[in-house]
Amino acid sequence: MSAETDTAQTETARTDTAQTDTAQTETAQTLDAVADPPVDGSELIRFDQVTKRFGDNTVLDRLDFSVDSGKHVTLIGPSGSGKTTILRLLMTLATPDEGTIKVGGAYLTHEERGGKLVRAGEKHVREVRKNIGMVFQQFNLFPNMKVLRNITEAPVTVLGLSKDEAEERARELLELVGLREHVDKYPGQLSGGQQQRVAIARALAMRPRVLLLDEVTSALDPELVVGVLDVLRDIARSTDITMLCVTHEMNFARDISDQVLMFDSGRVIESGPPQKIFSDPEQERTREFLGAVL
Ligand SMILES: Nc1ncnc2c1ncn2[C@@H]1O[C@H](COP(=O)(O)OP(=O)(O)OP(=O)(O)O)[C@@H](O)[C@H]1O
Repeated sequence: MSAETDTAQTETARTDTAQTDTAQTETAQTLDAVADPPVDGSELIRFDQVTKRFGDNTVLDRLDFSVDSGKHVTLIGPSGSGKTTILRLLMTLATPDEGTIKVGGAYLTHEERGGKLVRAGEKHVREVRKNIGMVFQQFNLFPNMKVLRNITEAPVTVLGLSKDEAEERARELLELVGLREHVDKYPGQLSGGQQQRVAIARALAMRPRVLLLDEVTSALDPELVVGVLDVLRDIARSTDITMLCVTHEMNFARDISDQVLMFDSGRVIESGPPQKIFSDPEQERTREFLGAVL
């Protein structure tokens, strides 16, 4: 666990990633400029018979699910049902005990060598993971770096962008998240909501094909939640980026999701469009869960 936690912190700091009501068209343009265009409708993420255990706790149990390119998918389910674990597996902050995960058609956990599927090496993992950005509950910004550098660091060191290119992209993204005037501040000089918007910009600066959002407003004071959710709503509405989202904000989930997956006991027990899941779920377990949170 500690190894995973350590990796998590380093990776979080390195790879985190996307805004306010500055014009929507600007959002679309900026993201067109920073994200690879998705191949419409193609499968971007696939979990195939994925099992994850922590000791004798089987958190994910032969889990199958997929997410198509450009879709916004929200994971819901009781506490401990494995939602965050799924995002952590995608970030390779944890590895599955069994099963395979594919991103953009390439195995994340494995690679093919000599016609055989073997555990992926670090270089392969790094390449596949470039497709993925994640925003965490705790913003995980580098406290000793100014906002601009927080955003440019990974594009320069991981993607090999020049400092000028990275800064141009960072400024566009800061405009997108409504923080242009805070470029020279340190994270500690910003509110939690502003820090989280920097973290969103930082994730997008890596041009991910998929943005993972893990309860990104849970650590915020209530009055700061709206600004962050508005930024994300705008990104969801006006761009083609794929989103996989864990949230307790059910109205937000209803607004942005194409599909909602309900988890229980390590499996998807029900899935469908938000209108169906939130108003007329088929499973008793889903009804109970929604009854408690809505
Ligand atoms: N590194 C770890 N070591 C041991 N157990 C872990 C670890 N990470 C997660 N777990 C356990 O795995 C289970 C699933 O955790 P996870 O955080 O994925 O659930 P969740 O559905 O996201 O819950 P919540 O809604 O409360 O955030 C929990 O029982 C948790 O205690």
